[in-house]
Amino acid sequence: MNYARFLTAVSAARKPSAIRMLTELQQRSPPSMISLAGGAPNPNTFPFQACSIQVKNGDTLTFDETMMKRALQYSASSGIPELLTWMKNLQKNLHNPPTANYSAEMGQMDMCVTTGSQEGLCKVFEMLVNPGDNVLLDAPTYSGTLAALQPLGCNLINVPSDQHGMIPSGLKEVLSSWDPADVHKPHSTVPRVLYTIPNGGNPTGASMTTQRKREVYELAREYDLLIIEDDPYYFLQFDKPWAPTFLSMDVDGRIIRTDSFSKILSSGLRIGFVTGPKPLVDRVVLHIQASTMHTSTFTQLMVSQLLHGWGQEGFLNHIDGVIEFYRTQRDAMLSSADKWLKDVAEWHAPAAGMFLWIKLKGIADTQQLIMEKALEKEVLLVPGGVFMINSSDPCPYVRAAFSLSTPQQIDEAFKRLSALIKEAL
Ligand SMILES: Cc1ncc(COP(=O)(O)O)c(CNc2cc3ccccc3n(O)c2=O)c1O
Repeated sequence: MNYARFLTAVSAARKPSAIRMLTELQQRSPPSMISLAGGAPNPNTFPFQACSIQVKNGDTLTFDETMMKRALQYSASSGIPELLTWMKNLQKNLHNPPTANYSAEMGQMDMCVTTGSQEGLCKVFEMLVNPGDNVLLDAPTYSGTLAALQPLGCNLINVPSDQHGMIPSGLKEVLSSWDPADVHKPHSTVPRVLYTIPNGGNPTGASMTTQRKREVYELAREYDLLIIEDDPYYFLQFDKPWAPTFLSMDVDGRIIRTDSFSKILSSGLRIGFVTGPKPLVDRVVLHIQASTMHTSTFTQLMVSQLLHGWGQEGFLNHIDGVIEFYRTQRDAMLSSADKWLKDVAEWHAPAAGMFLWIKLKGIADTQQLIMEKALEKEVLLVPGGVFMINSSDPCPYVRAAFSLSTPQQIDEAFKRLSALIKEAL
């Protein structure tokens, strides 16, 4: 793969920070090294002594004085080694990426820690997307992605999708506007980037079938596209076996995957990961060096201690408990939807994630209904327009999350929504 063709001028211009390189050199050096280099503060001046964190399974995570000093100090921009190593082993175990054994220039699988997958997405978009670029995605899509992409001045092209995700024939139709032979010509307008949420899509709850992924991947090969696989709901797939990921089929090194611990360990700790070809992950790390420097060392160490205590088996056992919680929540929402909404709305049962995408019958656009009438009735949902490429386009959908409310609250909310819709009709 020629990765240079995908980089914006800004990303291509990024150079390693000399000071950050020294910090990382120092951290790899033996204790006999005396460094007068780093402008790091002396941890003996920090007011924090130690801490211990109770884990629900009875374990305790302990930061003694030495560990606390490390936790409160600067660390490597790509992420602390022990967390990165743990995640790389998990990715290899779950996805067996063909790129795991490639050379760096061939696109060897690499990773970095980001402050939530939101930071990863934002930095990946800023690495790849120039003003005027044609970018492919299946709308409706995550509003945070639109917020990161649209200010870049790109042209978002919608690829048709349904409850089973992006439709390959729709992608082929969109791409037929260009000749694959033009892909590598200077000033080519052929899209270079395709973004999708393959499991438990936000807002639609849609999950891509394996066959569709294979067909989309083959089209990406034909037109030399990078695929951004934004997959924070991968671990919230209710049924096994979990769907093979784009990363697992990436023979070319054209997948950039963002993972998140938000839906399974904590959203407030802000831990995400970018997995992709080393030449591209390196660019994201250079951007981290110049922006946040790194994700909180304390947070990374806390999560790393938890994961090393659990091991992959313990981690996946925890995930099984999370899945059962959201399955119960989903089933409660589907039951209440059947009870209150079946005459006035339609929906598909999600196989993953935490969202139900509800089409209100006879209502062209839900914006006003939700933002005014629903608030009066004291029920809050998200009007579908916020997930569309053009948010002013009328949208008859609303997004309902089944993550936080109790089944009883969900039932009452849908009872209120039902009354609201009937009044509006
Ligand atoms: C597809 C997709 N990709 C990336 C992210 C970012 O997750 P991160 O790893 O935590 O950074 C998300 C998070 N989605 C949401 C977040 C959120 C936060 C506060 C309040 C509301 C929120 N609503 O509604 C959301 O959908 C997502 O759905």
